[in-house]
Amino acid sequence: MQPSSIVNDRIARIAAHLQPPNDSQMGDLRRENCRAKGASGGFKVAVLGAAGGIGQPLAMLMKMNPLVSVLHLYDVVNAPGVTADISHMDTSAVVRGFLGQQQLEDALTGMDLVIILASVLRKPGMTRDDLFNINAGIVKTLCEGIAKCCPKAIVNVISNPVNSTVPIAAEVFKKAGTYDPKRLLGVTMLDVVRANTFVAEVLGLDPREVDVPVVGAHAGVTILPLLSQVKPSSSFTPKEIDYLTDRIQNGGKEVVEAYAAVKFADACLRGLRGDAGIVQSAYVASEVTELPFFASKVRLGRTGVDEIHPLGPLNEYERAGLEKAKKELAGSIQKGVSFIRK
Ligand SMILES: NC(=O)c1ccc[n+]([C@@H]2O[C@H](COP(=O)([O-])OP(=O)(O)OC[C@H]3O[C@@H](n4cnc5c(N)ncnc54)[C@H](O)[C@@H]3O)[C@@H](O)[C@H]2O)c1
Ligand SMILES: O=C(O)C[C@H](O)C(=O)O
Repeated sequence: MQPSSIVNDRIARIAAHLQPPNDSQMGDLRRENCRAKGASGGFKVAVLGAAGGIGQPLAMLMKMNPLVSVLHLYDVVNAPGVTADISHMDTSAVVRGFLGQQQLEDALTGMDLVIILASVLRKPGMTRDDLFNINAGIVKTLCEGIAKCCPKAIVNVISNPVNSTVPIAAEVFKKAGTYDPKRLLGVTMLDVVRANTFVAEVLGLDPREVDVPVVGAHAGVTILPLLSQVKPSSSFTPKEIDYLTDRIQNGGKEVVEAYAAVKFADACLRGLRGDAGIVQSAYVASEVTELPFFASKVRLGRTGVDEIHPLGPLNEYERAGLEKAKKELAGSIQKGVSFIRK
């Protein structure tokens, strides 16, 4: 064999290896999935948008999570390569890749937790809302698939603008007759992670010892840190409050990261397992304000959100921030709802 044909042969074999499973292999896959679940008692997780900047590290960290027995990686590009990479990790979760919309239903069937990251990304100078026109349609299509293939799954919505994509998801599920508000969660954990880090810097503490409640939603003024409720109990100068509020609200302009998405997914899985006292912030259908969706601390359980915590006492600065947040958020929610009801 000529060296070039050896190389071509090898490439062909690698390409074949990277091919997503065909229909008969899917039968084997389902049996394999059942064995995997039975063996470890773990959960089946799908990551939609798995080849992106957040998707790849998230996929790697989910593959390392012992609560995950099956990991489905779906994207419209590069899913086979990312899947091959992740699947060589010597941890127990079975990893499968799914490429393009024709494989969406296979990616979703039987999932316990679906993480939606699929998106175009904002460029410098854009707001999260500038992504609406494209991402609204992407999230709609993915949620239609979820309603059909895994209507009982817990859904983590990360694709921006979260303030609108969660109402979009809710409307899609309502239309399909599968809506369960306990199972639909917008991921705002990154705001809490940032708040803990920045407040710890100011206080000179370890961020792991700091708890900053952040309520509202996930964009600009709708991200409302409640510095009066920081634990351990602390006081801040007006200058520190302005600095911290601004930095927490605009952290997404500095860097976008996967850690918070992983931390939140892990909390959802521990809730599904039945662990007690799993409390994290999320943007959910809520009655803590007059708006239909709002982020605050929630207790996670076997069926998703078991309890929504109230906001607690706010000082004057925070009450003013809440009014601003509600005004902007009302418009973002309506925009999402109208996109589906139009
Ligand atoms: N809620 C949060 O805290 C938070 C944090 C980080 C990122 N985000 C958001 O998450 C999203 C993903 O961020 P990223 O940095 O990974 O972006 P990215 O552009 O790097 O990746 C997005 C991925 O989605 C894929 N994609 C596009 N259309 C798709 C479709 N129809 N179906 C499946 N996949 C599709 C792309 O191919 C790409 O691989 C963005 O909307 C970002 O704003 C939110
Ligand atoms: O800000 C972004 O565009 C992504 C994400 O929502 C973030 O907060 O980092």
